[in-house]
Amino acid sequence: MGRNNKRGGRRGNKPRDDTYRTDLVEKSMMHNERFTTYYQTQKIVPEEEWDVLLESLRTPLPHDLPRRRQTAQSLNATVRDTHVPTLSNVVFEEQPIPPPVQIPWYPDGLAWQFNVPKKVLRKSPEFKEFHSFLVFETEVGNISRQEAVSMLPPLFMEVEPHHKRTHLLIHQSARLPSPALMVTNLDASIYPGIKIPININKGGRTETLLFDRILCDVPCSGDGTMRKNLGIWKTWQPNDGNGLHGLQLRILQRAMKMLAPQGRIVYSTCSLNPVENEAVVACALKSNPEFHLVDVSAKLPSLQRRPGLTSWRPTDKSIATTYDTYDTFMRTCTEGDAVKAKMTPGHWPPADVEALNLPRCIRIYPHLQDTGGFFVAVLERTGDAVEPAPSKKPRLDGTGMDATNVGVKSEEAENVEADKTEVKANAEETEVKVGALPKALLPQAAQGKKKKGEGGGSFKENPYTFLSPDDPTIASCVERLHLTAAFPSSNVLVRNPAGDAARSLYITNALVKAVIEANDYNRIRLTFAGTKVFTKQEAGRGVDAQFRVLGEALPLVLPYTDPSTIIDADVEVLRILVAGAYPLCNVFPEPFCGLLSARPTGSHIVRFPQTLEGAALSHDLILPIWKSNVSLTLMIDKKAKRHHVAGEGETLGRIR
Ligand SMILES: C[S@@+](CC[C@H](N)C(=O)[O-])C[C@H]1O[C@@H](n2cnc3c(N)ncnc32)[C@H](O)[C@@H]1O
Repeated sequence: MGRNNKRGGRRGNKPRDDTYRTDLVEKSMMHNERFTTYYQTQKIVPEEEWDVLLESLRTPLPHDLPRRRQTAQSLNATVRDTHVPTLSNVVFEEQPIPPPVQIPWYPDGLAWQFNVPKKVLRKSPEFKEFHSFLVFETEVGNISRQEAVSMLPPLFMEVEPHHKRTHLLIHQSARLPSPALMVTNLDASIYPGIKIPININKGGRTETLLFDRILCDVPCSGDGTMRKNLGIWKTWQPNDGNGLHGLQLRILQRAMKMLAPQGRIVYSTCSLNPVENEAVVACALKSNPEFHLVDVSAKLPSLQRRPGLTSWRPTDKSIATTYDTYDTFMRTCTEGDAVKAKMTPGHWPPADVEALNLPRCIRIYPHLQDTGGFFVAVLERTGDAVEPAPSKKPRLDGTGMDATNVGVKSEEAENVEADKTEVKANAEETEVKVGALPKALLPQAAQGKKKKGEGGGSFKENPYTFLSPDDPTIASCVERLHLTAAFPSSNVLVRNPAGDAARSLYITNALVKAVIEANDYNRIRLTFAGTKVFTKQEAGRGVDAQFRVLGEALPLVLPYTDPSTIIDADVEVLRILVAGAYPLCNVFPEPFCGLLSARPTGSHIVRFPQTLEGAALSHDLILPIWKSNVSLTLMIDKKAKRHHVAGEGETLGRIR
């Protein structure tokens, strides 16, 4: 939208359609005197750069697409070799439209950016096709649309294969299934100690779970997102950030307490305000002197950045004056006003600010690489860095099913600490604006009720019940799906009040199982754990209801599947399967038809080799099927089937 529109606007042309007109109206509203005065005073950029920064903030943000998973390379090749050439010479309403470009600092060139008006996406045939490709690949989980700078925090986490993958949220877990996933819904500033048996395979005495990596992507005023959140232009005022400083600090301090030795914290905001950024980091470092800021200047060398600030001057709502110290501020107002303004000494740079290495923080400004504004700080414990990881680290076998040990801390010490933090935080919380935090997440003091040691509130989730490994339902899944003896049957759980294997079976790794068994799931507000692998298929007449493996869980189940039980098929079989909902068993060509008739009714797995003639497959295609008495069904969702037929999907390949 931005560049084309800007060009049109400069030439004084009458806007051609509503899209353009809306942009122009919005631009005239992108002004806030308080914002300008405040940030010019903070000197976040040299004076001569200010106008460029401001102009960039007024320009709509490009679309950004990070890619993921194993298909990333082949998808990337498709964008680079097919779509970019097609989109390279597009002219729409006499204006050249630039093709997508790779984000220079994103590893392996796996993230792309493009900047076109919605109207072009809808009406230009070339972009329309590209758009449809993006929509489909997003739906099936191969790409995500995200603001470029929001991709930064995970890149600075340096997550290793043995770390827990807790950054995934529930809705993404369906797209990226992981048995190592746990989602808790808690106030991060008072995150409770999570108990973990010292020997997770045996149970017994517990200690407190410590985390290898913690991302504190904290609630913030969000003024770095003004390019897309236009409402902030109207409402911005310095107390937005002032009021969040306390909560941000408590979240970071709690993370410091929960970090394992050799661990790493990434603190990030999408705010430009030093009160929410450097001031929070400075306070946290001062209260936890065993931590330091990590120099990450060599990481992502193509990312243009500016160092963290070492001086800033907070102000209150009045904006007219900024104050060089807390004491100066206090002299100008009554104590009541100061409390109302939510100012503390920690809002100002500490006297020994130079000792904290704040320039190691990263400031991202919109005009540097056409992104949103962002802030990142990487923190570790001093002395941790060179220590090799203890041999206790969990072993992973590629499926994420096995995690044998984790960092721990004396249970008693940690619980006392967590309790203290909780009481203190609850006392303060009533004075703190908690941004977008849902009410159910508010500390209970703020909700007007306090039930110590329990999740309480509106938390209503079904329990997590692990089935006995010799449960008849699991035994039947193992038998019917031809799973090997190595399948971790003892890690299978169900989610219903009776604890019955009624509908869906989930699987976790050993660590997640140990956590669930050692903690009250209500207290830790456990919202989701593991990943769904099997679901009950109500079969037709004469066939017993049985469990089938879910398509998205196949990568987890395949390592435990007897390879000789996977049925090989050809392109004609694929064509029939995607064309009809319930093709009859006898319409399939040989040898598939014969192989199929030798199989019992129920869940099976079929493989279309990458070398399949008549299809463009980027890898072997392995899919779940369901055989009933008379017909066969491909167990993938309708959209995937439709795109497969239309030849738009990259994931499944295309039938020529
Ligand atoms: C910057 S966003 C994080 C976005 C997230 N990284 C993602 O990719 O979806 C901050 C989030 O913190 C949540 N939040 C606000 N107060 C919180 C608190 N006290 N504890 C935990 N989360 C909180 C907000 O609801 C918001 O979703």
